[in-house]
Amino acid sequence: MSDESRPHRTAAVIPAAGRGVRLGPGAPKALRALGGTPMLVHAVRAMARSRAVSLVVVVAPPDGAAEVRHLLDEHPLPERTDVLVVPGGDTRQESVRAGLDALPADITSVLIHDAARPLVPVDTVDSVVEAVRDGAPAVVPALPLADTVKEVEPGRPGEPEPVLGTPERSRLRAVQTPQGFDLKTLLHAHETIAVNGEGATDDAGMVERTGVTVVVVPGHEEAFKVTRPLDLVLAEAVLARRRATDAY
Ligand SMILES: Nc1ccn([C@@H]2O[C@H](COP(=O)(O)OP(=O)(O)OP(=O)(O)O)[C@@H](O)[C@H]2O)c(=O)n1
Ligand SMILES: C[C@](O)(CO)[C@H](O)COP(=O)(O)O
Repeated sequence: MSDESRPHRTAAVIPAAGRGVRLGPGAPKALRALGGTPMLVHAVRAMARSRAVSLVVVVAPPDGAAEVRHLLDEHPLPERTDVLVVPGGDTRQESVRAGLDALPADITSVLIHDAARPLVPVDTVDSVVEAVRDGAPAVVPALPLADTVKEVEPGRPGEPEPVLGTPERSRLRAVQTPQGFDLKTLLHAHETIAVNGEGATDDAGMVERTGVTVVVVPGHEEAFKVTRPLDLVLAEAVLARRRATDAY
């Protein structure tokens, strides 16, 4: 069968192996409660809500795969969704690679979604999948910025930093997940782009470096990443509002 005539099958990989240092002391971030349910469970459900996603690969903390498997077994998903759990690595890039390596051979496209973005609406997920299935090799949801951005010469913490310039804000976007890819395109990027130190924090950025054009579709303000303590306060408020207004 030629690549064009292969039926589409989309999987979601959820890197969830981070520690959540910026959120403060406690359990690994993906396992912390949001509305009484681990953040990771919300993220898995957010992917499973899309009828296009038939497989979710969760990348657990390196020594936490059994605990995560147990947790997910306690929180059932739609019958059409299979869930695999694999151990992750020291960087997000390594964790994503571990998830990609676990995908079966019939997967044609993949979503990479941060466990730390538990509240992404299904319409955002579906618009990323649709753009990939329409032929875009790499798709990111993103939003215009609310703040003006300055480029600075980084100094020592606490010291004033000289401003180098002010990028034209109308051309800037804040990128979210899930990011969607033709699977071969993303695998090629992970195989060819070496990133030192902390590794790449953004898969689309790796694909850009292979010369492939990445396109943006509209993101959603509720797809924000839970990074710092205030984000968790906001996530609790969004979830409480959803639970009060619909059958969430
Ligand atoms: N070694 C790592 C590091 C990060 N991630 C995942 O990548 C996503 C985005 O990362 P981020 O929100 O920055 O999470 P942390 O790395 O946990 O945060 P921090 O930098 O504050 O420790 C998260 O779902 C996180 O679990 C991962 O799977 N493996
Ligand atoms: C992929 C990402 O969520 C897009 O905004 C982001 O790049 C993750 O970066 P982090 O440094 O791991 O927060």
